[in-house]
Amino acid sequence: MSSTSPTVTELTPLACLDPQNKGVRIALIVLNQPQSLDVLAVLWTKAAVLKAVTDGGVNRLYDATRNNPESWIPDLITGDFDSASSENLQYYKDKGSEVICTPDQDHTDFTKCLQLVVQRMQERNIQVDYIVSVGAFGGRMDQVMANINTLYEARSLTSIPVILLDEVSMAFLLSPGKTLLHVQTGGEGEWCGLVPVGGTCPHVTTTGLKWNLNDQALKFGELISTSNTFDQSAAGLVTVETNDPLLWTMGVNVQRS
Ligand SMILES: Cc1ncc(C[n+]2csc(CCOP(=O)(O)OP(=O)(O)O)c2C)c(N)n1
Ligand SMILES: O=c1ccn([C@@H]2O[C@H](COP(=O)(O)O)[C@@H](O)[C@H]2O)c(=O)[nH]1
Repeated sequence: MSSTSPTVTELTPLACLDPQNKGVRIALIVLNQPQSLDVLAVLWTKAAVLKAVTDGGVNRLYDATRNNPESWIPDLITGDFDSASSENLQYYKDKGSEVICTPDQDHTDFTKCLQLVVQRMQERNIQVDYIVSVGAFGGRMDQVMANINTLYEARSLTSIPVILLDEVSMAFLLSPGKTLLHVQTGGEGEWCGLVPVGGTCPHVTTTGLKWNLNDQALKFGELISTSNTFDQSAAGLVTVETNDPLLWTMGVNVQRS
């Protein structure tokens, strides 16, 4: 993340999926949903400097990489361990993964894993541009909502943007202020959306979209911006100004190298 001026945050949300990685560094968190080897391969081998897996994510990682699991050993495995198979946990432990039990039942395994990832980065002085969690959509609706809630919780844990990702979609939380998004890595799908999931966003202004907003309110039950798309004349640049945190989401097209 960099800033073009004190008030504009500049981000390339899908820089981490570019097979020609241009120096982007991420911390990766694998969640308990089926994993795409294409997505994992780009993130794991080209961008991830810290790799974490939470609970049943170990089964998903093992399944996705079963032809060559020894090349996919995470740095950190966390969770309350009601989903990870003991064989898979033992496999990664034997190969050197740090395994930490997080039994607290007031936060999800994802939130607790994120806390530990942030802690490890601070302890080891690891700098990353993004924290990317894969397997964040699909599966249980309560878990999808909890994953989005983790984005809100993350605001008090780290200033590093936290991205939810799968093979089809990505989402992250825009902070109050103005954000300049680069959406021309080649990995973006056609659709995008601005979803005021955490509460009404009374003042939203955008550029670079087909359906722009001009100091308008986004509110469930009234207006939310879904099935939006990019203005092709905007050179892959989108700006969003909001006074309140606002969920940005867009399609993903995995590029194979
Ligand atoms: C008000 C309230 N509702 C629900 C819960 C229950 N709860 C919230 S987070 C959490 C842990 C979830 O763990 P995770 O491994 O992420 O999900 P699981 O697959 O076990 O459902 C639990 C049990 C709670 N503590 N408080
Ligand atoms: O349907 C689902 C199930 C899980 N997740 C995410 O994975 C972690 C770990 O899940 P466990 O069930 O504890 O193995 C969970 O905290 C969620 O973030 C999901 O997104 N959808």
